[in-house]
Amino acid sequence: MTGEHPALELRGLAKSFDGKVAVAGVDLDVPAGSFYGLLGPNGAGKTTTLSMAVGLLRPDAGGARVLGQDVWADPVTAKQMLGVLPDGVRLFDRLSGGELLAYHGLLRGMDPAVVDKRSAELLDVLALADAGRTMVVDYSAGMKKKIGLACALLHGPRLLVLDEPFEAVDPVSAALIRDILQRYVAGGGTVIFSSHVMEVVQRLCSHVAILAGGTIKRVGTLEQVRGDRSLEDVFVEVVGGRTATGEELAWLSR
Ligand SMILES: Nc1ncnc2c1ncn2[C@@H]1O[C@H](COP(=O)(O)OP(=O)(O)OP(=O)(O)O)[C@@H](O)[C@H]1O
Repeated sequence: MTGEHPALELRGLAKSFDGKVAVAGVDLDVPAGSFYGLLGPNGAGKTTTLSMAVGLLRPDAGGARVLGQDVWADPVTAKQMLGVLPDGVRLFDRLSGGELLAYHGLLRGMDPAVVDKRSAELLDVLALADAGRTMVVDYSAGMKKKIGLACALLHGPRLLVLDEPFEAVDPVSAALIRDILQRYVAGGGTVIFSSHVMEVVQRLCSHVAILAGGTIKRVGTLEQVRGDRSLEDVFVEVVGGRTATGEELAWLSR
């Protein structure tokens, strides 16, 4: 049914807040089996785009399909195939990690025995088992990312959409998350994630899109986008930016 479709198709997605354009018509095809990096400076529209892509934020115009299923017309079917790590990881945080996973699994109608087994495995692999009865509200920022990722993985989705999964995560946990995601893609899954970390995107991704000012500026395979340069050089060229002249903040020098 879904074999011939991209894992994620965005068409003409647009959103303004109080008359200010955040996303100005984004078209993007994320091929099934790809590891897709979404880059962009602060305020580029990455979170807004990903939120619209997964049905968390209603677009002003345009639409999104997950493996051919319309996210807004048929949200139940689309969301069954989708695992999401939202921005800021808004979680029901007065629960322990295990309780939060159980809650997510039961909301998705999963068999409680399967939820228990997978939860224990995820908590163990993500080094959260030691947190025991600690409530998620008392987790560190990195632990919250990891429990958010566990919630996204629990039902075995076909597509993972992750907003800055490596933000606030220590190097050991980052390596762990990289391994998990690489195994997930090798096993036939698709990942799209936003990031500011060029090195991670360059190391992991088969495809890259650079978003700035609410529009896609560069898109393609990693090789197509970077050519014979580093991704960082391409990013800085595309996004532009202010170069320090040395005159400013003179009052900081002693
Ligand atoms: N709920 C909101 N209300 C008003 N403005 C918003 C809202 N959400 C986003 N914006 C604005 O939309 C623009 C895009 O924001 P968005 O969070 O999508 O960018 P981003 O690329 O994810 O940035 P960052 O890398 O800093 O997380 C920004 O100008 C932001 O101020």
